[in-house]
Parts: sequence; C-alpha cells; structure tokens
Amino acid sequence: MATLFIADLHLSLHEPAITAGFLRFLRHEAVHADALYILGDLFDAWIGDDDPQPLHATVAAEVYKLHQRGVPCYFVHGNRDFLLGKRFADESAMTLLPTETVLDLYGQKILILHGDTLCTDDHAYQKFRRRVHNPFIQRLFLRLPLSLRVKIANKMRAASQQANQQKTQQIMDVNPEKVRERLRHHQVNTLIHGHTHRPAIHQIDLDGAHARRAVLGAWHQAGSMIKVTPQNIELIAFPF
Ligand SMILES: O=C(CCCCNC(=O)Nc1ccc(S(=O)(=O)N2CCN(c3cc(Cl)cc(C(F)(F)F)c3)CC2)cc1)NO
Ligand SMILES: [Mn+2]
Repeated sequence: MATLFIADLHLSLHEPAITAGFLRFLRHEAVHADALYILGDLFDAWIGDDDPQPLHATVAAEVYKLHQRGVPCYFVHGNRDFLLGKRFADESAMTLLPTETVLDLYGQKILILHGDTLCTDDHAYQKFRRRVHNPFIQRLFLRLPLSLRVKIANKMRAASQQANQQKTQQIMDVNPEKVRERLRHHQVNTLIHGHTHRPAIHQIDLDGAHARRAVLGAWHQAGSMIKVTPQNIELIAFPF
C-alpha cells in the first residue's frame, strides 16, 4: 500500500539516461503502487501536444501501460511543461490535475502542487508565469507553426538559464509565509511539491501546530520519489 510522487525529471532528447531510468521506474516501481503522481516538469520543454518528438510517444506508451495494470497516474503541470494538454494526457491515460489539489491518502490530507507558485519572491518569474498562463496567449502560441514555436522555445530556455544565474538562491526557493498561507487555506498540515530541486522533508511550525513540507529532488544523477504509506511519508533517492 503506497502512493508514489515524482517531479522534475526534465526529460529531453539530450538526456537518454534519465528517460531510461524513468521507464525502469515505471516498470519496476510504479507498477506496484496504488497510484503515481507526477508533480510537474516531467519534460524539460513542451511546445504543444502536436510536437512529433519520438520521446513523447515513447513516454505516453509506457505511462499508458500503468493504466493497463490498474495503476492510476495523475499529472500536475510544471513551469516547463505547462502546455501539456488533453491529447497527450489521453495518449498516456494520465489525469490532469489543477495547480493545487488536496488528496486524502490513507486518511491523511495532503496538498500537492508543482511548487513554482510558492516562489513568490521571484517576481520576474511570477510575471512570466502570469503571461504564459493567460488562456488567450496560450491559444495564440499553440496556433503558431511548430517551427516558430521551436525557435521561440530555444530562445526562452536560453533566456531562462541566463536569468536564473543572476538570481540568488533565496529568491528561487519557496517563500515560507506563502507555504504557511497555503497550508492554512486548505486546512492541511502536509504539502508535497517539486520545482526547487532541493529534496528534503521540512518540519514547519504552523500556528503552534506541527506541519511538514516534503520536497522532491530533480532527476540528475539519481531518481527521487516520495512514498506515502498509511504509516508514513518517505523521501527516497535511488539509482536509475
Ligand atoms: O526556479 C525558478 C526559475 C524558474 C525558471 C522559470 N522559467 C521557465 O520555466 N522558463 C521556460 C519554461 C518553458 C519553456 S518551453 O521551452 O517549454 N516553452 C517556451 C515557449 N512557451 C510559450 C508558451 C506561451 Cl503560452 C507563450 C509563449 C510566448 F508568448 F512567449 F511566445 C511561449 C511554451 C514553453 C522555456 C522556458 N524560479 O523560482
Ligand atoms: Mn519546475
């Protein structure tokens, strides 16, 4: 009896070892779980479900096999793959979840989200996020020829990397008050997210009560998952 959470694999054609690790994880670990939640940035970029990259079809087919084995898979958008849509979700039999969801797992309420919305000190990013989450802008972008979307994406990824180098570590982490505000809003004492690539389970004092924030690691040299069972919540790093 376990529910698994992963995030920030940043799958791309340039990192075949991570893709191979993910497929092994699906076949040997996720297949035995009650459910798998992917909390965003599964892909390093996403410019539309019509992008014919072979990687997408490979991943969709492998995730679909979970569904055939009776393991539900849920997806929360990250700041990279926020355009992943219904077509890919159907191909992979993933259920798309909103930005924030409160789960009731084995009797414990848990708030799940990607984590970028917690980084409220990163004003430049929040401004970027508001713009690209505008439905009108999204419809416009997705109507552009794929070749133009590729060009824009390459420019934006480079600009992102550039911008991140200028940012302090502090502003790129979650804002502690925002974390507490979200826990209060949903009336939960446990939160699981990714995005910051700083894996840890933090104990939080929430108005005198005990709360915790569990952060998933990115998949670079190893895999990272959070395993929730009726007894506890574990952060596990594993070789892929
Ligand atoms: O940790 C931190 C740092 C976080 C860093 C955040 N930066 C970050 O995520 N950047 C980023 C994310 C996705 C990509 S992309 O390549 O996948 N792709 C680019 C083009 N996309 C687009 C969509 C729309 Cl609707 C509209 C446009 C428009 F209008 F601009 F053309 C473009 C779709 C997505 C490229 C870069 N902060 O706390
Ligand atoms: Mn992210």
